[in-house]
Amino acid sequence: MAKKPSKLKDYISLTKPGVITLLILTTVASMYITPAGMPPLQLVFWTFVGGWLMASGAHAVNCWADQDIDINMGRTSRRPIPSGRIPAWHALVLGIVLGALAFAILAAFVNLAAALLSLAGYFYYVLIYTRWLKRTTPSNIVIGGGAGAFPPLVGWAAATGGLTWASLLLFAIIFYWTPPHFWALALIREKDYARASVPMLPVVAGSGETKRQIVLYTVLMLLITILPTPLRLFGLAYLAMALLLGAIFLRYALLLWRDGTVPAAWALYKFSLLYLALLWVAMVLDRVLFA
Ligand code: HEM
Ligand SMILES: CC(C)=CCC/C(C)=C/CC/C(C)=C/COP(=O)(O)OP(=O)(O)O
Repeated sequence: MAKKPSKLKDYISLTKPGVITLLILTTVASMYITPAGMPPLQLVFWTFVGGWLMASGAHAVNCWADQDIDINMGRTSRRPIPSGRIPAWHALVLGIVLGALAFAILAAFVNLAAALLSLAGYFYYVLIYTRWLKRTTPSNIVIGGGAGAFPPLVGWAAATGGLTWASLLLFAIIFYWTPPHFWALALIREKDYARASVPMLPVVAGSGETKRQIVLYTVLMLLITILPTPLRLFGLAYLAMALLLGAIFLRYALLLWRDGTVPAAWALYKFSLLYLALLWVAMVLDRVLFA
């Protein structure tokens, strides 16, 4: 029999720390590529803490709001709430407290713009994606994916006090990245979503259409990742990395479209995570080494 996780581990798992690691990487890395130059370490520290807590709070509320869905899916049924180890209202209270604490930290030690943008990401995820779109439309991921695109805006605003067209380009990259990232996993977990009556694209439109749309969004994402260089945000080193990473991403998407196997979907899902991390690393390297 599997060992029961400790209470602390259970509470931490409500906040989905794996996902937050990548959200925070895009937040902090975005602080290093603004016209303001190198951010002070103290500012990076507080943005990291505030951003981490805000995303933790959002995920905890998501675990409370999705308890009826999570209990019906194999992937999520062993989480602390569906398995009865933590009362659902604990997740709600934890999520609200963490969100409020994060807002206070960002407003006090970073700036109001970063605090408000982070709070907007929290509400976008909790209300627009989780409570509304996830349960009602197969476009849930496309529109709801906007939530996950807020972290670079938070980082940019933390470093500069506001937003520019360049920060919106960073938003757009994650916006177009999200559908291939998630639909690869949704293809593998299609039966789970059907059982829980969640209208994910593979359930509603079938796997063929989902694979076609994965390729479409991958191409759009690749095109958008090229734009920063002609728009003089980054140089040729970034462009070379963006093209290389984008070509690998597209190859995985095309292989999935052609073969349609579960291993092909896993490969795309896993590479999507590495891709986003490396793309933001490429942005920072381009700025720091080649500016
Ligand atoms: C609405 C948009 C998104 C949806 C619906 C989504 C959905 C998912 C799902 C269902 C998983 C599997 C989690 C699990 O097995 O417990 C996952 C994993 C992951 N996602 Fe996303 N995702 C989205 C956006 C993002 C964004 C914007 C990021 C980061 C920038 C991200 C980073 C990750 C990471 C790092 C994992 C692996 C987590 C782990 O293995 O611990 N996701 N995503
Ligand atoms: C600035 C800021 C705080 C932004 C918030 C961004 C945020 C929390 C994005 C999370 C995206 C995500 C992992 C969605 C999965 O939800 P799901 O309910 O489909 O996944 P599940 O089935 O694994 O629960």
